[in-house]
Amino acid sequence: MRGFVTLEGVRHAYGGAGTQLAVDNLTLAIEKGEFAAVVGPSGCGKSTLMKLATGLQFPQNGVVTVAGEVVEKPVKIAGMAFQAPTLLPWRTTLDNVLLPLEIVEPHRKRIRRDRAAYRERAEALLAQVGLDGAGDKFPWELSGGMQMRASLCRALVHEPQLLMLDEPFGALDAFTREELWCVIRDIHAASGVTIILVTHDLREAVFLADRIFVMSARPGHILVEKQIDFPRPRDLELTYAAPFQDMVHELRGHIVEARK
Ligand SMILES: Nc1ncnc2c1ncn2[C@@H]1O[C@H](COP(=O)(O)OP(=O)(O)OP(=O)(O)O)[C@@H](O)[C@H]1O
Repeated sequence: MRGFVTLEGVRHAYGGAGTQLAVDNLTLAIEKGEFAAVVGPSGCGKSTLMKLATGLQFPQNGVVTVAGEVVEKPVKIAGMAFQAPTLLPWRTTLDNVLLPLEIVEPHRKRIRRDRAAYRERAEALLAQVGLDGAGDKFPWELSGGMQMRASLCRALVHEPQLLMLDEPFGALDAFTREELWCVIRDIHAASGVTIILVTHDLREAVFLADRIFVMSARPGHILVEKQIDFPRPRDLELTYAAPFQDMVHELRGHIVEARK
């Protein structure tokens, strides 16, 4: 199977063989540079897909590959951001962004010597997401939206080839969420990073993704795959256009079916 991220015939149960399956016969392939979104009913295995693709869980059956290699340990070329920004309260925003570099090789070896260059990179990322000058602030001095921006910088600081976003904007108000859609859109356009986004928000999926995968109810597998051909760069105005709303409506229908 070809693709930058592939799952082929994947079966997984958290309790091991003989326990209830989380995903079964889960098969999909995501191309390099693609922006993929995964939607589906609650508990269908979306987060499990993310854990399998990043080597935080391993399948009982089937194969997962990233960048042509079978996933057998945590995937170093991936960055991740979740619904809770989970910034460390005793570190400044900048030091939170630098954290992965203190853990992930080859940066870990270099960070002491090259700290100034790494700081510069982190500051450039903060500026890119609209947080210039906020590096010295502590997380509790930032709004929820600002914390999520910082968490995105932390996911990107080691220049991952794959960015995994699991409900990253779920806890934010509608306006902040839409601002962050634009931040992610611009990061994707500028860096060409491959992105997999898990979301409950179908407008978010249609606005951001090149392709949307709809999962079945548990045990999850892919029911429908939709190519989203709205031209880029996409503007928020698009979300009010009839073809956009038709697509959201169609996806909603698939999820209603999947829940049955
Ligand atoms: N650590 C775990 N131990 C046991 N079961 C788990 C564990 N994590 C998830 N599950 C179960 O596996 C199934 C899939 O979970 P997963 O979190 O992947 O679903 P999801 O689609 O991301 O859910 P949601 O949309 O509610 O966030 C769920 O039914 C869940 O209860």
